[in-house]
Amino acid sequence: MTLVGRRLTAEAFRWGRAASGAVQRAMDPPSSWSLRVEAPSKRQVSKNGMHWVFLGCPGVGKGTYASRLASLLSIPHIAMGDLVRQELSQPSEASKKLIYAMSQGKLLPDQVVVSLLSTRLEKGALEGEKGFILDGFPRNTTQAEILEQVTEIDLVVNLKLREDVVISKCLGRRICSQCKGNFNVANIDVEGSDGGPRISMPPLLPPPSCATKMTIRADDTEEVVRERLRIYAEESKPVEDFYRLRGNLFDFEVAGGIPETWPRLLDALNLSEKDCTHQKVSV
Ligand SMILES: Nc1ncnc2c1ncn2[C@@H]1O[C@H](COP(=O)(O)OP(=O)(O)O)[C@@H](O)[C@H]1O
Repeated sequence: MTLVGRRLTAEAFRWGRAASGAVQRAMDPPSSWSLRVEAPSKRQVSKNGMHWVFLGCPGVGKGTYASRLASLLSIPHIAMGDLVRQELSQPSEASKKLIYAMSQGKLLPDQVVVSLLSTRLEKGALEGEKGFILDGFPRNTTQAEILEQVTEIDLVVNLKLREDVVISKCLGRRICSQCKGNFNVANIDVEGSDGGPRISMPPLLPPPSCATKMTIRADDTEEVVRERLRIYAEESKPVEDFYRLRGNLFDFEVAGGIPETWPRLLDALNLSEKDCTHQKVSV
């Protein structure tokens, strides 16, 4: 079935219906909503597993850190961009418009992404999956309201990085057409701004077996990256406030490459690679 022709699954339909009510409730927040951001260690994890969301602009490293954390915590990493690319990998007459929108850096319609995510979650539920780390969803407040109707989000990790560095990272991104591994040829080494420390991110080069199979995403050209950043600022930034208002937004500055950032992130989340258990992570 083509994407456009796809009937919304029952779940997605329920989400969509719930969303309209959520908009109303969002205008009238309950008094228990907290404006205070608590340390992650004080949080509760629902008995159905951890439900975490990664926010951050394109190229900030959501996929890299979300997938590492997911394997550390033995929970699925669900990347909305991957679901979309997979769905659109066999172009049809009906999906042409979506492929074009994506190549221009535009967001796809909420109905489309909700349907894809819903199908993915249903499949996971049937296979006994518990919890997730979501990356690339929600990207606007309507999507955040829909997600809120489906499950409680325990923690929202908001990755931040200077825009000039983000652009260099996006332009240096390479993907192996065979193993789908992500690499980066950008060699970033810039002075810190506002007296901050220097930012160094050495390239993440592919192994020889992938080196001849490197591809560049159609939306990683400078023009499209700038458009994606503009859309992020306009549509996705408000999602930060959505979660900040609910008290579960955790800001984290990415100021270096993976070798420095990964241990800092684990430390900030009270996680340890050695003895990582669900009990230890009381987020
Ligand atoms: N939640 C979403 N809502 C609408 N469109 C989305 C969503 N997630 C992904 N997409 C589409 O897929 C594209 C690629 O997403 P992704 O791989 O997450 O890229 P990035 O975070 O680097 O911009 C987006 O530019 C957009 O067209």
